Formats: sequence, structure tokens, C-alpha cells
Amino acid sequence: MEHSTIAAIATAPGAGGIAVVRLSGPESYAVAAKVFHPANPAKRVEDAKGYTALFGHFMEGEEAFDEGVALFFRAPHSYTGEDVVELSCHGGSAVARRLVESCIAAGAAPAAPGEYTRRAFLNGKLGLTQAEAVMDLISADGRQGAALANASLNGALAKKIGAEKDALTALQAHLTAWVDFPEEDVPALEDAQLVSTLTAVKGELDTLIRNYDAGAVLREGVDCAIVGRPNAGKSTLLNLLAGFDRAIVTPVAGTTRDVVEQAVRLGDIRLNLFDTAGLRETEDAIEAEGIRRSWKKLDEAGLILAVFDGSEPLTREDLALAQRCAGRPAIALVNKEDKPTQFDAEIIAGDFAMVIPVCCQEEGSRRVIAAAVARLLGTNNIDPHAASLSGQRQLAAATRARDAVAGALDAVSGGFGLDAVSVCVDDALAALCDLTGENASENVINEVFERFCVGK
Ligand SMILES: Nc1nc2c(c(=O)[nH]1)N(C=O)[C@@H](CNc1ccc(C(=O)N[C@@H](CCC(=O)O)C(=O)O)cc1)CN2
Ligand SMILES: Nc1nc2c(ncn2[C@@H]2O[C@H](COP(=O)(O)OP(=O)(O)OP(=O)(O)O)[C@@H](O)[C@H]2O)c(=O)[nH]1
Ligand SMILES: [Mg+2]
Repeated sequence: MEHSTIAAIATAPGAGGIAVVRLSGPESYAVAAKVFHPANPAKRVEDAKGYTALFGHFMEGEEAFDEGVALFFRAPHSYTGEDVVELSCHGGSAVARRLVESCIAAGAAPAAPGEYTRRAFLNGKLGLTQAEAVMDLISADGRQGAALANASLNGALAKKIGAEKDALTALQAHLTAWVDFPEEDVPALEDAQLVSTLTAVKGELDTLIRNYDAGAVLREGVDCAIVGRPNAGKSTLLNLLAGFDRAIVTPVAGTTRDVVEQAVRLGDIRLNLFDTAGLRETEDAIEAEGIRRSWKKLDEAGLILAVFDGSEPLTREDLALAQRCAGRPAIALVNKEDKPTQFDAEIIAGDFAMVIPVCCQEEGSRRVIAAAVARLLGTNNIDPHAASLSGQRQLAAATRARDAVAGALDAVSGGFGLDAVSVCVDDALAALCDLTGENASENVINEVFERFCVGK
């Protein structure tokens, strides 16, 4: 249990209708009484019941500098599980900052990043995966990403991991009894039963791990490089996806020299688009530098849209590009579908996950491209209400658990004996406990809350 009382602005910085300063800790009511005077002289802050509000004035010493509302929560019925008072003042940073300063003068300590949610976790209000979901929810900018975070906040992941842990714990109890007391009358586990439990647990973990990348795309978006030879229609594609004239388009080959960035929302996914200089051999030093940057973007991107000019025969540059895309998350867009086709798409098909004819001058192609991107990145298969893993920490723990269960299965099929199986199941259980944050070390907890902002 923390003994300090903390204060911070809970709302986003900048101009806004209302700003909220939040107090949490045993002295919240005492601090609030100094900085907030109820307008009704019959009311006292110290007597306010939980889930009630009072109107009044915010004070610095004897000076009232704003009017506003105080909202009261009584431990343990609050976000943090401690006494909490929320002070709503007028928006804009100046008033809210002055209010925090008054709270600190009245005895509160400035809150560290994530400290409210850390206290909620330490007081048992939230599990570790739920605390992480709070962070994801705050930073989500799309409906689907926010839905995934909300499912985790509601405990979807914690519940799923709990169920797998229960299955392994039951198995382990049986294994331990059998290993420790072989002479007693513990019925030996049938291999078939052992294998079916382990296989089921492994299957659930495999699904979570398989969906990780798609979930990350929904939560965080993806960097997308638009590449291809000059005049293929890359900038036209950028403008189509952006919905406005972002980049210069001309019939001159070599129009785009520098990388042009634009974030767009395509269906459920935020794409950070990078339109690049057309790829070709050149003597021009400026263009050459642009092309070097094009290749670099291609190598770094989480998604590649390779644009080909379908109205012309395939060239050496096209082939070089296709080869560079092999094994990458890349879609070939064969552009200028409105003109007679000269392009032999068969030759590059093997290097791409998909080859799609489009006309980047036509709005209809946007939908076709959106569907292809969702299919390639797997976001169309994600159930936003289902359990999902978020962040490297969760992924690493789930992978360790899955590998340990796979090890247990190998031990069974290799006939290594039940104690070998038991060791693997122990490892799997430890990894699942790490994932949910039971027995989480100070380091792990610090790592999780470091990513938070002040006031959360
Ligand atoms: N004004 C305000 N709005 C907010 C928050 C907040 O801290 N303050 N939250 C901050 O992120 C989120 C909501 N989180 C909250 C979680 C629990 C409790 C709470 O009072 N829990 C009690 C009562 C539960 C019940 O009645 O069933 C409890 O846990 O005992 C409040 C807010 C979003 N909206
Ligand atoms: N007919 C037809 N013309 C297109 C289509 N898409 C683009 N164009 C034309 O192709 C030319 C080149 O388009 P851009 O978008 O500038 O091509 P780019 O790939 O960005 O070219 P660089 O910046 O030079 O590398 C322009 O004249 C476009 O109007 C299409 O689908 N059909
Ligand atoms: Mg261009």
C-alpha cells in the first residue's frame, strides 16, 4: 500500500472545455479541503460521501482563481482503490497547472507516469494485462484497435490465460502424484489424455501468437512503402488513398524525388504511407539519392505496395523490384487497368503475396486495395471481442509457454517419462504466470508502467 497522496492533470494537454486534476491517496480529502471550497457553506469536503459531487471554488491560499466541480470517491471504491478526489476546472493548461501547484502546496506529491494505474494494479483493481490494456486504449486511434484493448481491459486475455493455466495445473497435480508416489494407487495418466490436454493448450496459445501481428497492426497501424519504377502511378495511388491531392502527379518520369509521407485510414487500419522516387538507373545525383531512400523505405516497411505500369511491358527494373519483394508482405498493383494490358503479371506472381489489377485514377480501386491489405495483414480475421496479446512482453511470455508445452508433447512422444513432462509443464505454468503478472517482479512492473503518461 502506498502512503503518499499524488496529484496530476488527468486530461490531455492543450485547450479544452474542462480539465481534471486527480488526487489519490490517504490525504486526498485533506488536500482537496485546502484547495477547494464548496459554494454551499453547509457542505464540508471531509464529509463528502463517495460518488457525490460538489460545486465550489479552487483556491490558492485565500485567492479563488476558478470555479468548478469536485467528484468524490471513497476507498476502496475508486479507480486506484484509494481515496480519490477529482477536481474539474476550466480547460486550458494554465488553470489546471495552477490547481496542481495548489495541491502540491497543500501536501500532495506530483504523480509519476502511470502511477494511478500502478496503484490500481498494486491494490488488486486491475491485472497486469488489464493495466497494459488501459495504455493501449488511451493510444488507440481506430475503432478496431480500441475494441481489442477494451476486450483486454474487460479481462478477455486474463480469462483465456487463466483457463489454460487451470488445465495445466490439473494435469500437473496428476503428474506430481504419479511421479512422487508411483507405488500408490494413483492411476497412470493415459498418454492419449495427456496428449489431448497439452495439444488443446498449445492450440490456444498458437492462435494467440498467430494473431499477434494483426492485432498490432490494428492497434498501432503499419508503415507502408509505395514503390515502383517512374511513371507507374505511385503518387496517383498515394492521392487515391489519401483522398486529396497530396503529391505532385505528372506524365514526366521522375516527378517524385523525395519521400512523401501521409497517414491515411484504410478500412480498420492506419497506414503510414511513404510515396517514393521511381526506381531506375540514373546519372542524376539528386534522383539517385531519392532512389536510395526508396529502397530503404522498402526494406523498413511493414507493408509494401509495389506499383507496376500495366500498359507497358515488364522491364528489368520491374524484375529487380519483384525480387526485392520476395518473402516480404508485398502486394503487386498492376496499374492503368483502363488501358490495354502489355504487362505479363505471371512473371512476377511468385514474388508477391497477391497480384491485383487496379486503376489508381478510379475511386473503386481504393476498396479493392483495402480488402487486399486487410487479407494480407490478417486483420479481417480478428474478432475484436476475443482475447489478444499486446506488446513484446506478452508475446514473449506466451511464446515461452507455447514452446514449453510443445516440449512436454515431445517428451511424451519421445517416451522420456512423466517427470520430464512435468518439468516442461512447470515451465509453461511459470511463463503463463509471468504473462498475467502473478508474481511479477518489480522490474517487470516498472517496465509496464514506464510506457504510461503522467496522469494515467
Ligand atoms: N471521472 C472519471 N472517469 C473515468 C475514470 C476516472 O478515473 N475518473 N477512469 C480512469 O481510468 C475510467 C473509468 N475507470 C474507473 C474504474 C473503477 C472506478 C470505481 O469507482 N470502481 C469502484 C466501483 C465499482 C462498482 O460500482 O461496481 C470499485 O472498484 O470498487 C471508477 C472509474 C474512465 N472514466
Ligand atoms: N491511364 C492511366 N494513367 C494513370 C493511371 N495512374 C496514373 N496515371 C498517369 O501516369 C502518370 C504518372 O503518374 P504518377 O502518379 O506521377 O507516377 P509515379 O509513379 O508517382 O511517377 P514518379 O514520381 O515519376 O516516379 C501520370 O500522367 C498519371 O496521370 C491509371 O490508372 N490510368
Ligand atoms: Mg511520383
